[in-house]
Amino acid sequence: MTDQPFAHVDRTASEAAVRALLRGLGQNPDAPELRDTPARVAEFWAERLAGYGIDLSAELKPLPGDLAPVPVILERIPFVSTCEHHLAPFEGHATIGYLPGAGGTVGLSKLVRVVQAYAWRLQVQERMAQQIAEALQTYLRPAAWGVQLLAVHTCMGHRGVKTPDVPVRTTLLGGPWEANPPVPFRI
Ligand SMILES: Nc1nc2c(ncn2[C@@H]2O[C@H](COP(=O)(O)OP(=O)(O)OP(=O)(O)O)[C@@H](O)[C@H]2O)c(=O)[nH]1
Ligand SMILES: [Zn+2]
Repeated sequence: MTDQPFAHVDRTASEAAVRALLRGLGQNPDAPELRDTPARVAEFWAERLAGYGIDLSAELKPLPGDLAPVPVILERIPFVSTCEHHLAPFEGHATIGYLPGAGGTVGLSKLVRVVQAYAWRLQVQERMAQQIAEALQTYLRPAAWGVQLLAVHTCMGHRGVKTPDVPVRTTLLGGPWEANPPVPFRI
């Protein structure tokens, strides 16, 4: 991660906006129980959008040594993200993997960081999957790759159609895995 993952965030402006929102909702932001809320909410959003500050080029360096090009698949990495339409959470699991190619093999934790770099932004599920797939292709230059997100969107459960717990699956595959996906990517 970069030293300053929240460098893009203006805390003062965020806190002022939360105060204004509370007022707009008929609340008194100066009431004792709400006095610290704008700062807490600003902190929450800075964490929630920390992905904009993650530099994947620094993370996705190949491991040294002579590793055989064995397929690597991480199954069901938990993630939380934020729907850009309603600022509502969507959360679920990402299964991502690759068959090492020109970019070699990276550490397992780096694949989790790829998921976090795009989950911790304002998103739609399809774009998040696409961005993870592009990062795998750019940095790993793999012989084959796969990304599958399975998530539940609170903007569908808590408002609007009020239909909770609908899993949404997004699958992107490349190289020989497109025609013949490994088991974790099969529906
Ligand atoms: N494809 C896609 N749609 C999403 C995602 N997250 C939220 N949406 C949808 O984006 C749409 C936004 O639709 P709008 O009509 O602009 O907003 P809305 O009036 O609040 O829509 P309703 O949710 O139907 O009340 C909704 O249908 C959401 O369910 C996502 O990750 N991918
Ligand atoms: Zn939404």
